[in-house]
Amino acid sequence: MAALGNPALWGVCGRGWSRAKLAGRLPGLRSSWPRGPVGVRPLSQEKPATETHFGFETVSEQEKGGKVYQVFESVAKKYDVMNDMMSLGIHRLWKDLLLWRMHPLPGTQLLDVAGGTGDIAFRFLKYVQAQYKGKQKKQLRAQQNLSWEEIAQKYQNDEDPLGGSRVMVCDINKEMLKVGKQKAQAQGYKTGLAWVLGDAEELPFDDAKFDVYSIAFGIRNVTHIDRALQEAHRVLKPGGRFLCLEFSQVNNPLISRLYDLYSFQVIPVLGEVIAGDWKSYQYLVESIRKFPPQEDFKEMIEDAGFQKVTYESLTSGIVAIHSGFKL
Ligand SMILES: COc1cc(O)cc(C/C=C(\C)CC/C=C(\C)CC/C=C(\C)CC/C=C(\C)CC/C=C(\C)CC/C=C(\C)CC/C=C(\C)CC/C=C(\C)CC/C=C(\C)CCC=C(C)C)c1O
Ligand SMILES: C[S@@+](CC[C@H](N)C(=O)[O-])C[C@H]1O[C@@H](n2cnc3c(N)ncnc32)[C@H](O)[C@@H]1O
Repeated sequence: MAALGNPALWGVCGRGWSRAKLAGRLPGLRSSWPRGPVGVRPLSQEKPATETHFGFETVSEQEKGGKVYQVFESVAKKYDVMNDMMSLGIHRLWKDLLLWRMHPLPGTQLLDVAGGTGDIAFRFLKYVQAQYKGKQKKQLRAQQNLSWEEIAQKYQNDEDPLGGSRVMVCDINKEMLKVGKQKAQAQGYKTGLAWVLGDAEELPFDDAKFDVYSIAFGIRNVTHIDRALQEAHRVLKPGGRFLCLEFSQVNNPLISRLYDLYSFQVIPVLGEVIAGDWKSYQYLVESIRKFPPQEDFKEMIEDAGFQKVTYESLTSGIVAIHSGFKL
């Protein structure tokens, strides 16, 4: 895909994406972006603000994006360490499992939305590289009578160890992307990876561009989940797959009690002690309770046009992986 292959196009790009659109979603830009007279509505005709939730708080839809932005701007630097501490590393297993379910083959073009600090993207690159190496080894083993020079040459000629696979990380938050890019550099991920600032509700990509769309712990934060799902459907190629890892509904009453206790009594305290940020971690646990349970979310995915929608509950339903296809 041209946009993925050409680093010059790896900025904010694509379909109708503009600073003006971003301005509506990012708090800093919203107030400063000038509006022409055409957009001005007389006070008496002000459209009533539609309400939504930000955790357990009721806010207007216009406010929510800015509040979510502030949460991730505030936690970005401590985000990774917080996740390991809060989950005792379990989030890594959930993310690994997402990759096993995705099972990307060499050549896969992945869009990881709300990709934050790159956890899914890095796993994807590791996975496709391992797949490609495995395939190459198999081929070499099948060619019994190659000399060692021929074998060495085959390894050296290997221009693209990803076999053409690419991942595009898209996130609305500059600070999260900044941490992700620093991690990529520190961990030596150079090729096959691009970072784009963009909104899940209005993706800056043309139609039918990607083989797989993933979103991990992201969709819960989006103001209009239905719009994000429609966008996922739009940017996938026919035959493409949607995969979502998200907190869900615990299905065991005893675990549910313990889980609530841990969530409300421990998580915000950890947030305060480690990240100096109680409120963001209170938002995390509250937003989990506001997210639809497995079956309801499955229906929402179907409503967006996906087919063969299934889900798998993990760790007693603390999280679930939903999958659907654009057919
Ligand atoms: C601002 O927004 C965000 C910020 C972020 O940093 C991250 C996210 C998005 C989230 C991720 C990327 C995933 C990683 C983050 C988490 C998993 C944190 C969220 C955690 C919960 C909602 C609670 C559930 C956590 C887990 C199941 C992970 C494992 C944790 C434990 C087993 C807890 C063990 C802890 C202790 C023993 C310490 C002592 C605790 C106490 C004294 C309090 C009482 C403890 C209990 C009653 C035991 C806790 C029991 C459970 C949690 C249920 C266990 C369930 C099973 C074993 C099946 C983001 O949006
Ligand atoms: C909990 S983090 C998940 C990061 C990463 N996917 C992971 O699993 O570690 C949620 C991410 O969603 C992003 N986000 C929130 N609303 C968004 C939106 N409307 N469009 C794109 N990204 C969004 C946040 O900026 C944040 O980076």
